Amino acid sequence: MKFFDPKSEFVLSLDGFETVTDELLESQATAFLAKSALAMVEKIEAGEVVNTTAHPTESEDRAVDHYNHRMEASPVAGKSLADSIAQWNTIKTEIDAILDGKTTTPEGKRYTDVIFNGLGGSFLGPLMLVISQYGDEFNFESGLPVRIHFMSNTDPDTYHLLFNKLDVATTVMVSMSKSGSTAETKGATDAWTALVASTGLELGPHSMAVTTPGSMLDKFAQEHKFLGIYYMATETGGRTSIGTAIGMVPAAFARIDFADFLRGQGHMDAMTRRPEIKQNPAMLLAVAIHQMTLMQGSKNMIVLCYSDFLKEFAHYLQQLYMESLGKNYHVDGTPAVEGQTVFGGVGTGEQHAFMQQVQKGLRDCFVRFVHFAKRSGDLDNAKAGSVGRQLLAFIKGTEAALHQNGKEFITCTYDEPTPFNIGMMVALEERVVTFLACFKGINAYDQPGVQDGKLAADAMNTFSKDSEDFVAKAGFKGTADDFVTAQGKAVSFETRLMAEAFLSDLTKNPASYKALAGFKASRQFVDGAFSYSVEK
Ligand SMILES: O=P(O)(O)OC[C@H]1O[C@](O)(CO)[C@@H](O)[C@@H]1O
Repeated sequence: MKFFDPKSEFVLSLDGFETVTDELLESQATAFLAKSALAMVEKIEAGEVVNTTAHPTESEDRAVDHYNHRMEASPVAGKSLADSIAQWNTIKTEIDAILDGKTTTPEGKRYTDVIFNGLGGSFLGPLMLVISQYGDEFNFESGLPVRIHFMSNTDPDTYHLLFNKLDVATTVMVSMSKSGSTAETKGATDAWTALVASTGLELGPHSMAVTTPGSMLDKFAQEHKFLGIYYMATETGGRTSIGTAIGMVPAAFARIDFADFLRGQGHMDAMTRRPEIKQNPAMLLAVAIHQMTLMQGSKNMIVLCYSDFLKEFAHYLQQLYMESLGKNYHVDGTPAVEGQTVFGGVGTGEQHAFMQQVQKGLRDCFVRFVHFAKRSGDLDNAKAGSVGRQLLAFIKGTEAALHQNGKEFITCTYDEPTPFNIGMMVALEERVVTFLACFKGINAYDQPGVQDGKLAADAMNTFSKDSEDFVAKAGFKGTADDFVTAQGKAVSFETRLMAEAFLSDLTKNPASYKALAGFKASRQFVDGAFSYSVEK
């Protein structure tokens, strides 16, 4: 079974996926699933409230607008391809002025470096997009006038390394956060703010923001007169925000044709609205995956991209699928245990990492191949005739071996890594996620599980600060449990975990605990447990 799009030369091949039969695709059950999934797309695109679950802790109760941003039609006022292109043109003009040296620092210097600071969808999409056009050596390959850096996570080693290398006087940090309050992103913004202040420069000319109007980041950016403040809508989910200012600002700095990317998304969306199942590539994919998991239980989706330009694509899909489909409630509030594990990377390398197990070991996965039909150049290779032909041999060899080993695979072939085709790739997977969520009866657009970790991290911060004050009074000697009890708290898994972390960290990183300057912390391992001493 194959699907072909003559306009883009995109090919979806399900030949390696034996659960997809004509009988399945023509069955009443599949017709029913497809109809309800397409009805869901209609509701989403009409701006109805679909991010909703009948469980108090799960529901965001909002519309979901990522498809609207690339639609020719405008069923939701102010949200259409034309609106997005208008925003893109504004962003591009302003950032071109930076790249061309027309907008300079207040001291008249040209900007040399930009840091994109964001997390999750505010990081993975931009990174994936930049690499899809230049490879991961983008600062070397692209010939752009400004060097590009990404900061995600909270890693003091990275902050330290990057901040020490850059010339603050010619660098701009773009903080990107829909909520404007994500702790990791805020932490990096705060560190940048302190660094800029330490040089005596103003923060505004060295900062930009992408966020929602009125967020904490927006207020901060307004107050400090950031060089650029660009907005996205509350209705756009983080993991589907690549089509908004979150993708536009990095694309403008990287001189990527973002309008072409949006048009590619829109082109795929048009195909994935088709009611005929065999003419709808996302429906084919979703039905295939759903049917296999129904028959054989859940399976990991391994995404093998045979292009270095797609180095971050599997990572991008990991958030898109796992944050959307990993749920423990159905939309109607009844319990569910759902998810779709995704991992992968660049095919040729992964062949030598995890493919042994995939080919010969546990039968817990199916494989997605993604590659490009056209090469931008080629080199001689004695074994295969050319390097490109060798790559093709690796793809087809792995597919053949999977078939011989009784493993299922699906292959997507895009013509070449143009922004249009990358837009199509992203839009296809977004639609598959919408369809799968609908088949499973879950809400693809909330992420309450991530909130659990965020709240627990806040609890650790409070514990750590209280503990610092406590130790500063008279030091401490004893085990983690003694430490918890000494502070008048009950010993539990969580308090013991936090006490161990605080005390161990204090022994390794005393400089991080300013109120404890002058104290010496040490620990001893006795009978399988640590005992700590913090004294002047
Ligand atoms: O853009 P924000 O609000 O900083 O959120 C970053 C990420 O955090 C999450 O809310 C939870 O991981 C993601 O959905 C999102 O992409």
